Amino acid sequence: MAGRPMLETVVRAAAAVSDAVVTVGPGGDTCEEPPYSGPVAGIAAGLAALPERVDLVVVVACDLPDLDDDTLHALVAALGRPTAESTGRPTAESTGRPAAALAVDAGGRDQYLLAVWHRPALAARLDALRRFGGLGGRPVRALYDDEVLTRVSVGAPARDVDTWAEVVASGPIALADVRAALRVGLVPLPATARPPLAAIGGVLAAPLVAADPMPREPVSAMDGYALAGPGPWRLTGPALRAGTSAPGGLVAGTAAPIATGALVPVGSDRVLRHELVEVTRDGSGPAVVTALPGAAGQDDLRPAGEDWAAGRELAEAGVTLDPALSSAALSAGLTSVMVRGPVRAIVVTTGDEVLPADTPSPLPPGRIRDTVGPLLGGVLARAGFDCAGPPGHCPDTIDAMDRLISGAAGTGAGSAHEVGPGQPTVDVIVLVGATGRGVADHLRPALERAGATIVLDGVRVRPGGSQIVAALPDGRVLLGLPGNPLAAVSAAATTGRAVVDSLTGRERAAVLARVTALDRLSAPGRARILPARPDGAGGWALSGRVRTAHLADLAGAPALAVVPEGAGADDPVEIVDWI
Ligand SMILES: Nc1nc2c(c(=O)[nH]1)N[C@H]1C(S)=C(S)[C@@H](COP(=O)(O)OP(=O)(O)OC[C@H]3O[C@@H](n4cnc5c(N)ncnc54)[C@H](O)[C@@H]3O)O[C@H]1N2
Ligand code: MOO
Repeated sequence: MAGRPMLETVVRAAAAVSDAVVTVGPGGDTCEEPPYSGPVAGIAAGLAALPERVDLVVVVACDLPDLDDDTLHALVAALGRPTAESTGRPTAESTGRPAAALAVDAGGRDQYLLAVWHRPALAARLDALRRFGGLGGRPVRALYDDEVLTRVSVGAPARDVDTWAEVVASGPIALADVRAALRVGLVPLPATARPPLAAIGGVLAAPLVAADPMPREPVSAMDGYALAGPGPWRLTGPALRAGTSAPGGLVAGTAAPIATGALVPVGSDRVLRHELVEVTRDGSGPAVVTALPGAAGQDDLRPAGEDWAAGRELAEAGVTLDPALSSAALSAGLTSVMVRGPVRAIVVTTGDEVLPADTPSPLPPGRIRDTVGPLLGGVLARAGFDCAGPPGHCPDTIDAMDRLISGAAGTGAGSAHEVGPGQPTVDVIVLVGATGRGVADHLRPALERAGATIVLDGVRVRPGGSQIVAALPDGRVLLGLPGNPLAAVSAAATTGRAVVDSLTGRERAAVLARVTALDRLSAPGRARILPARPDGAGGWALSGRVRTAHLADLAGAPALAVVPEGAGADDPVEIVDWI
């Protein structure tokens, strides 16, 4: 959340009130014993890991996306105040001094995993629980029963989220969380075995392992002479050509002309290109091949397996099968590879005002040409999609949207600028527009009627904030791009890539760059996507002001820069090619 993992938010807030912060759990600074044995065991492990000098212990869950320093300061301050505010039930052991300050959320509920404890009280409480039933599997509430507490209403910062569905339903998510939301909400495409050339654009579902060594047999790397034993060599025939099998053997002291790619004959232990030898003919005797001085240490024989042995892993799962890797798979003797994808997509525009791009002037009042649909195929291809056909169009009617979402309208499109029936099925429908909540926006209700699962509904980014991703009941995915052309391109290039990654398991390294004075371009509370142009000095120049209703501000900018929300001057930005 807020552009960073929730744990980071919580750790930042904790670090603002103490220099001793311990994260607990598998992968944390310490871990409950045994792992996953519950929050009370986790708190005990965290307490044991804290330095002795610590006398106030902040207990905080990792799933509080809105937690801030002020909330923790308020809890600490409340614990230091006299007992007048204490609302817990005094017990025989208690002296009336509160053991802990406990946060109360906006709904008036105790938030047991947001509290500040006096260390001795917490240690004593854990000891008591340890003696009576143990810590494992205990509800965290057990810590607080019978303690004198100071309750502090902290409101929104106590909100916790347990599932991505809760995160998504609670409002626009941070751009940095889009990948996680998609990973959780989208089911990867099935892996299929395909011939290497037909699989280009797919993502390896299993490592690519060579069936054959490269080269498969010893061959010549150059046009020249196959040689046997030490020279000079008596020239014998016939010439060895590529593509012929089982050449006869060469005996020591002889040479045979050989072409690039031809099998090296048995008995030959070296090949020299013709530039490195001299061929002399002495009267009527056989020609003699002599190595020139430059041939010392040279050998143009490619032994079998010189480049790789059979069984060598040429690429890991998650790598995109690009044309080069497809070719390498063929070199390695593979007749099929296991891939997910390519992810087939179709673009469908919406909006009754939108006419085909080639509509002649004059346009009727209020109508505009489609200035983005026909371009999105290229943007989506850059993002990793295989885009089928020209864009279709879905009229602004409830019925048309229902038919599109249910699959009744097909998902392909013809030049008629309408989604036609009987079109090939696709994996993803990329819809342009209708993501808002206006009078003509029928997408959300249609998704609801169809029983689609909303995977992402709004992202804290500008442009493109209203984007939607939904998993349709028939297995297709809907990627809803905001209608403003620049917003549509931005979301297609960024979220589009993330959709391909989630559906295919694609692993990609982000291209990161540093940009001068980034803090002047960043905004609090939401990420920005800005046109980026090469600055001629190896860096990128970003345009800070963009209008979203057209693509004019993107002209000459081959990339988009993703500026994280509240980015500092030196934070890296991700550079995404959009074209
Ligand atoms: N009350 C609010 N209204 C709007 C908000 C908001 O936050 N609150 N956000 C605005 C932004 S930003 C965008 S982006 C849009 C997203 O809404 P939709 O996805 O429903 O987009 P539409 O309303 O369908 O279209 C928006 C705009 O883009 C033009 N458009 C649509 N398709 C095309 C196309 N293929 N070629 C050219 N232009 C297109 C359309 O005519 C509209 O002018 O919502 C805002 N409203
Ligand atoms: O999605 Mo709109 O900007 O963000 O034009």
